[in-house]
Amino acid sequence: MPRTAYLNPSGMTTPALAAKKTDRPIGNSPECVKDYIHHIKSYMRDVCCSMRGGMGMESHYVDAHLVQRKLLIKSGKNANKCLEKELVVLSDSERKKAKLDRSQLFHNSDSKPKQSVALLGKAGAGKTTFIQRLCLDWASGSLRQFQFVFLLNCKILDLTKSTYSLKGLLFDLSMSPRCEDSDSMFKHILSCPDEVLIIFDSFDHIKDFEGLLQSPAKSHTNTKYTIKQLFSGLFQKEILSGCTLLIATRPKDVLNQVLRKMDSLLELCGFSPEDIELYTSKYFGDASLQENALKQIKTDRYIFSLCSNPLLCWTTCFLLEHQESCNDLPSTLTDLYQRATSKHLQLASLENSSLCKNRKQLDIPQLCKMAWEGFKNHDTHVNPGSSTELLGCALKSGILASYKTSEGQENHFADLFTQNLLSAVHLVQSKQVNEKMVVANSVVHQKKRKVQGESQDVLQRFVTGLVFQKASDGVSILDSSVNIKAKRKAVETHLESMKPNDLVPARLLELFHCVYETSSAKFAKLLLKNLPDNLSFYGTQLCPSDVYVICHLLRYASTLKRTFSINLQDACIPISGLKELVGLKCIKAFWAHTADTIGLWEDLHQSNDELNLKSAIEKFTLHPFKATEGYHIESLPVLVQIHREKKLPMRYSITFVFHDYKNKPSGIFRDWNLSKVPVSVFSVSLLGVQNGPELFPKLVEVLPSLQSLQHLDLEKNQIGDSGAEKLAGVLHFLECLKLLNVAFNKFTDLGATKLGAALKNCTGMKSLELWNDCIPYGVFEHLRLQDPRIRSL
Ligand SMILES: Nc1ncnc2c1ncn2[C@@H]1O[C@H](COP(=O)(O)OP(=O)(O)OP(=O)(O)O)[C@@H](O)[C@H]1O
Repeated sequence: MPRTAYLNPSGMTTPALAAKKTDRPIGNSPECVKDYIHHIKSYMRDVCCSMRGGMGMESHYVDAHLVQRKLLIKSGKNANKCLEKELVVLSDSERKKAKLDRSQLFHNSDSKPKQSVALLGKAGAGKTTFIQRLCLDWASGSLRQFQFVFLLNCKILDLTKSTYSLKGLLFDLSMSPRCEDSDSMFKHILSCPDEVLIIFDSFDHIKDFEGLLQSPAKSHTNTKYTIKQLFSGLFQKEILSGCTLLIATRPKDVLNQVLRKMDSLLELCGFSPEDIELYTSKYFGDASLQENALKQIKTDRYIFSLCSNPLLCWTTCFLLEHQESCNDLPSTLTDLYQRATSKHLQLASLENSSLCKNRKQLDIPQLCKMAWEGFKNHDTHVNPGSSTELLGCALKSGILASYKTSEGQENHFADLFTQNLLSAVHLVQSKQVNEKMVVANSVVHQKKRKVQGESQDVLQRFVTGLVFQKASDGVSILDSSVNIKAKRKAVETHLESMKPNDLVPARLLELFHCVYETSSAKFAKLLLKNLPDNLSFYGTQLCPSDVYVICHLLRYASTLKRTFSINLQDACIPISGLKELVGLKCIKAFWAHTADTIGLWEDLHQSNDELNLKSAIEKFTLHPFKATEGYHIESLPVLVQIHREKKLPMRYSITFVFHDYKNKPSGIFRDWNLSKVPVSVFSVSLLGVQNGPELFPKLVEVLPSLQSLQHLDLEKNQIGDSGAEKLAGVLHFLECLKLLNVAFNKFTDLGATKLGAALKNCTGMKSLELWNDCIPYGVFEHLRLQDPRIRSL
């Protein structure tokens, strides 16, 4: 495989391509327009035809899938906080159904036009590659709805200056070849805005998002604006109204105000297990190498889980290609990246000894310092004043990538993982960095604000991994002559003082990762000792390597004789991951998306895994059942149906562990094959000032099947008269209902009277709390006199 240091997505250049960016005469005739389009296309075909490492797009690209995501409409003080929490949670099967491929990117499945599309994905998920592929599609004749495609790389845009016009943005800052008669071409573009696609790649590099949508550019003449104003003008249709915008970005909370207004949110899924195999076989052309590599990757479950991230898959293949075949695969992320980075540097120095002296003589600490300076400023850019020799070697190795900008050449760290590894090396071995600083950037911090999100998580893992690395661990990127004992001790003390009990789910996950990176049984046991009995990963999207790491560490539970319950609600966990976690002996109860739970049972049933099926049924719990989203309610009848029809699992009746109202455990059904036991939901709370109106009708439909329901809490759900009437119509089904609390809703005396009347048929009911401001006091008193079970509060 050819190793090419110069990469070319979104403006990365090879010298040959830079030379091609020539002036061409152009007039305003259709012929000239055609000519220019032809020119852009041929340029794009050249620029976008290869991926990092010199691999051909046509030959090595794996068709990555997208998942269409939707937002819950929320308002209120938390509305801006976290996009992940605002996205409608999809079960594994829903994710499969919501899959789209590239050709459907701008497809309108509903009537809403998709004029603004966001492509979301973590670092290395393949956003830039996907966009390159898209541009190649366009250049090769697809995406015919667009006459023009302009690709902008936010990494290299100068966001501080306010000297740009729309024309300048499209013709000078995008990666399109220069157009000599850009005035005429721009005029043409203004006449057909709906045939223009503008792509902003690496959108998260626009660091300062404050007021992004304020003061949009309003004129497409030569008025000068900042890039942010131009984006805002395009987005808010003040300029070039009708054009289509595509932004590719890592999810970032600060971006939510923009993302929330996009017509379409698409998530790049990364590699499926089949994609990993396909990619590996494409990477290793030779059949025997292919077979060997695949075998190694597939048998190492940690590495296989990492490979669901395309960048990490590429890194793994690169390492396998170059390391001695007898060597084991790396066992941590730190190990993977230090081996890969060392190898890149070593190969570059071998390839070009005049440019790069041998690795030992290269000023690696300087490179690490540059990485750290960049990290601190949320920047991938490398200081142009650095030594040419060092830059040359780092470029040659692929650690840095070169981009052509309007003002010359710029060098950037090629990816987040490499930059963060080098930053971590700087922190760990530089004498200028004290222990406090290392601790601040290692292991999770209880309260500290996470400014850099994903990037900070990766840095923490690397710092922790490097600090605890044993000298005998094989390849080390650290300089063995530097004594890091004091730093290690400081991180150790911090790790020992951690209180996992107090951590929110996302931070708990990070702690698991940091402990994993230490490769130390001592820290693993310490973590397990201090974990709360009820683990919650609620609302944290768990990728395959997250699941692997959690499972790996939970295995230490048996030596400590600990058991846990685990909340996997809204964790978007694939069935395979659910199976692994639920299968652990130390997990005694779990709560996950009901559709996925049923998917898991089906999977176990189909593979005749009766033992695990039995235990997966026993472990399933609804604890306590608080419905905040539609699917919480929608899933209930399915469970009821399974229970009634004994469809799945065939021989067992479902046994749920429910907890009663106000979280007090109300006993566990352990009665197998008791077909007469009704599905035992004891308590339902519909929590939702926002979602109540949407969820309530769904709940009313389900209620008749919840015959064991004892408490129903529908306070503050904006239930009006028609809602109260519907509820009154189903109350007689709920023979066990003791307490209905419908206070603070919106029904008037009409609804209250209907509910009061329905109470006559509910002999088991002890209390109906129905007071609200819309019921005249006289009517309320009258109802209360008629039936003393009616109470104000
Ligand atoms: N669909 C794919 N097929 C083959 N290889 C891929 C694919 N997607 C990504 N890769 C590999 O993964 C590497 C990283 O992908 P890419 O740079 O596109 O990620 P990204 O999401 O843009 O990351 P970042 O957020 O850090 O910019 C690519 O250089 C390529 O080697």
